[in-house]
Amino acid sequence: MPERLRGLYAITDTALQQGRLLVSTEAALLGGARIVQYRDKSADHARRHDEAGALRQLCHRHGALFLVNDDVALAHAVRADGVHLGQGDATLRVARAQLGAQAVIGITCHDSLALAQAAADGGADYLAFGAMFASTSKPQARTCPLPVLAEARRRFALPLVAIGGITPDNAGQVAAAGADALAVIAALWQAADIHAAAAALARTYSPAMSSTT
Ligand SMILES: Cc1ncc(COP(=O)(O)OP(=O)(O)O)c(N)n1
Ligand SMILES: Cc1ncsc1CCOP(=O)(O)O
Ligand SMILES: [Mg+2]
Repeated sequence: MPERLRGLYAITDTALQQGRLLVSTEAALLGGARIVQYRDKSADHARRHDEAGALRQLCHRHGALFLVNDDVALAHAVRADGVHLGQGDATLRVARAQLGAQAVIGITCHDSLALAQAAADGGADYLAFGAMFASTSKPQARTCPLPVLAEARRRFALPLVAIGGITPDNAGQVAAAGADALAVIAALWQAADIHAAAAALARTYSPAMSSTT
């Protein structure tokens, strides 16, 4: 399993991180986040381009992977490490053609092993399952039972990312079911101490050394 797709996967939230996108993301990186996804649904292309470019630089300074949600063209424009695509976004084939063989392309599989098989067959670099628990960031998301994640672990050699309602309290059971990475929004950006929250989540994978100061 590639080490670069393991551990805490922080997903940005423009509203929750308002005005502090870089500072709060850096706190998560210092706490141990290894992957960052820029997720911004606005139509402000200039701001999105500037923020994504700045986050790429920040992530690379911290040795973390930088991915863009939804937008293949933006990922290409800012030379992101890759893109995360849902079932309603651009296809894996189109993204691969635009971003190249080295790009990391993750695919949302919800709670479906059939979607996961299709993504694996299509050359996805990781498979994302969730929502594992109720999510305030995406309340309408369908729940993925832990046994589905565990079955995916048995079937697929690809990295598995779990998302949705993940907190330091439930992270252990998600990792035990087979997740290689934990994708988190609210439990990071709503925490009183983002660095501490990131360290607590990252500790799920490396209990001995999860954070730098
Ligand atoms: C790591 C990860 N997993 C799942 C998602 C959800 O993607 P999608 O289904 O396209 O929904 P939106 O995030 O675009 O609302 C994700 N972003 N990241
Ligand atoms: C984008 C997305 N897809 C399924 S749940 C979710 C939101 C995850 O955010 P949180 O960690 O706050 O539940
Ligand atoms: Mg999407």
